[in-house]
Amino acid sequence: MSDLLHIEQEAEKLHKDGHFADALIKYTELINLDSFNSVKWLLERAECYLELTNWNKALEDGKKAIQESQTYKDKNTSADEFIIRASILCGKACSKLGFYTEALEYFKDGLKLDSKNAIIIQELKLLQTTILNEQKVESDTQDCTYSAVSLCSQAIYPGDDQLLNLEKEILTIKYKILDDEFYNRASQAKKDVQLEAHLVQAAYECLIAEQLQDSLNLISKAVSMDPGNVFYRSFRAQVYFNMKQWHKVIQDYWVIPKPKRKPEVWKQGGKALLELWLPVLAEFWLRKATQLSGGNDEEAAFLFQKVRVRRLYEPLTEDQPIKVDFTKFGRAVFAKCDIPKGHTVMTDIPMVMAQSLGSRDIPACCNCAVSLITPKAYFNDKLELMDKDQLDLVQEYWPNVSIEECTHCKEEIYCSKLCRKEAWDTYHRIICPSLNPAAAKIYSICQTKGYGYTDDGQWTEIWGGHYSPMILVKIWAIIASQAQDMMTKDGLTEPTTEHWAKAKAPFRRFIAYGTMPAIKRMPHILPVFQSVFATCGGGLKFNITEEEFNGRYYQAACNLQCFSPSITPYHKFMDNIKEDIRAIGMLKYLTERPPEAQFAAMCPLHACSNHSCFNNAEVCDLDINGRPGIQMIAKRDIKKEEEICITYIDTAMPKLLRKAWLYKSFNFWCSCQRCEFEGEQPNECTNCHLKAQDGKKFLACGQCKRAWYCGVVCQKEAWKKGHKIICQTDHSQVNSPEGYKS
Ligand SMILES: C[S@@+](CC[C@H](N)C(=O)[O-])C[C@H]1O[C@@H](n2cnc3c(N)ncnc32)[C@H](O)[C@@H]1O
Repeated sequence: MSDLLHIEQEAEKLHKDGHFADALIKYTELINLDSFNSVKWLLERAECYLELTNWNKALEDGKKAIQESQTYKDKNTSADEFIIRASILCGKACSKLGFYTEALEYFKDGLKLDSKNAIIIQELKLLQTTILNEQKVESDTQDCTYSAVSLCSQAIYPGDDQLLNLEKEILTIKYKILDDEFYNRASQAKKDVQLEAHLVQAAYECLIAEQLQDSLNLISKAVSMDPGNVFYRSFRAQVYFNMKQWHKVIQDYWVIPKPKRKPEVWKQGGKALLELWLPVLAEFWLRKATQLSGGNDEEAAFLFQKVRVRRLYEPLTEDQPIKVDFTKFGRAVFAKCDIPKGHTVMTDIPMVMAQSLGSRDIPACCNCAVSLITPKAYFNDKLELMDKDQLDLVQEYWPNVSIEECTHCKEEIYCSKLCRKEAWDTYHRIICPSLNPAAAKIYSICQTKGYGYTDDGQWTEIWGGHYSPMILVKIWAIIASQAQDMMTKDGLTEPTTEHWAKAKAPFRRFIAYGTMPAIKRMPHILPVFQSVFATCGGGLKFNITEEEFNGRYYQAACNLQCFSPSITPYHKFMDNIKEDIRAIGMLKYLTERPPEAQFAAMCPLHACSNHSCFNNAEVCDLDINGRPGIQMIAKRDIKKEEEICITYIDTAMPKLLRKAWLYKSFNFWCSCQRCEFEGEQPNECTNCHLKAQDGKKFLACGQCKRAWYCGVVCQKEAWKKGHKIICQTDHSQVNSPEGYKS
């Protein structure tokens, strides 16, 4: 008997007898000795790891088995079978690790190859039950009311001190508001306490009766008799406020010395400054109101965020039919005018993007995502089969694809010299391995789809995120290069705290939420990031702390959107040849669309769009002036002032699962119209919540089968109240590459 056969029999026996630890040693021997069957042994070893509750190792083996099966798919007739088995193993391991989204994706991958696989269907049910149970415990214990305000910072934006002075100048020059009037006038005035009391009383009565001008005249008399009286000033400011004379409001508040200004004064002043659109001053006053109220004045805190959001997003939405506003769910997008179905709601340009690890072999510009598919890459061996006419067509009509490599490191390719320069200026000079040798490791980890050697020489999965680690590296490189530019401009050798703050500021736009610190999921990646930024281009140091890593990881996870270049050289070729008669002979070579390069991007406007399971807009790829980007299209007619929502999940799922996924991945309970008018279980009336007796089920809505009613009365009532609107089947499915869900 050969050695191999002997080990195989031993392994199988140990496995069968439940000696998993010993069996896995034998399987490891087989993996090393029998490379021809390595996938099979990897799968067996993964089974043992699962039995030993070593979920991470099981996942690692399962992933390797998938990778190897895919690589040799053409040569191996059992490849699909192996992939299905590996998907089940990975799904189970992820589920145990609490990575539910990933588990779902593995099971879905398995179902793509065998849609009736009983084990997968069983596992999916189990997964569903786990999530729902967990969610139930959490919904019982967790307060689901979401306070967007408490999540948002009131930190001063870098550079605001200068803007504040500018706005103060506007107050002085344009509105003639002066600081010193209070004391000067206070000292000169004559007092008559009785008359003043009478005036104030009369002014108050007029104010109540909404006789504002009379109220103003009376209180102004009191002010002239005692200009230093804080109460009179505040009273008159209120009258001006009701008269919408905003700068006069500020004039009266302005002369009250700061220590005497009550929280209410700061808040009303903030509102008036908001009306005058002096946003930095408005923020300053509203921040004071919030602070002095000990954080209890929710209105002031809310208004603060409204000002901030408006000042940050107005410049981005000037030419678009949308605006960004602050709501109880944080920033949200609203229609500025009616937007008909099918029309563009917004276009958005990525602030940072990176190609997905899975599509890394498909050539695309690292800077702008333009597809760089050449005839050779698309037609491959078929080029040799073509006759002269066909080759001429390719020569004539396939757009010229010029691929520019980084001249130093060859790790990045670009569509033009311009992109190469832009990439160099904005991020690549910080991470080009020619200047920063440590960065070579990041490129190599991307090349090997997240795998690499740990410091103690183990080949393992270093990066386990859904998106490319290059997203984080690019964010840090963009920040570092900005800080470096500012430092150089100021003639310094190190960036100041202010430089760093300014460089980080644009990324403050993105919310970050995560349940488990990223470092726990992938402990080996942080040292790699740290070494890349310990001495980046030009000797700059950027300390990537654990906190910085965890925060940025979820910032990307919560905000990324997948996209692909919508117009590729292939599309242009197809368009170019359509009027050439010779194209008919070409058709047999044009049977497949080229594989698409997939990118994930953080886009500032898209990141403000909230979720709804009854979304009125959908995200699509778009070419913006020759550069790939994204757009949102109205899914139905949208009315002026209506909130524009996209979907973060596959809304074809039933309500309970949608709820669970949204809670798990984004930390909110969805309360959209669809969730309100769809039921959860057949044993509960969706309208009146009556429970069916003795395990019976109520009748489902005949059309959507997603609501159950105890009788016709409830059905009719629910239909009228809102079920009618959401009773449809074309709900959005988010198809994301590599299991990534935005
Ligand atoms: C990409 S952000 C969307 C914009 C977000 N409101 C903000 O201020 O940044 C995603 C986050 O918005 C919040 N969110 C989105 N849709 C929501 C909804 N329907 N209900 C409650 N919160 C929602 C959740 O906190 C989620 O993690």
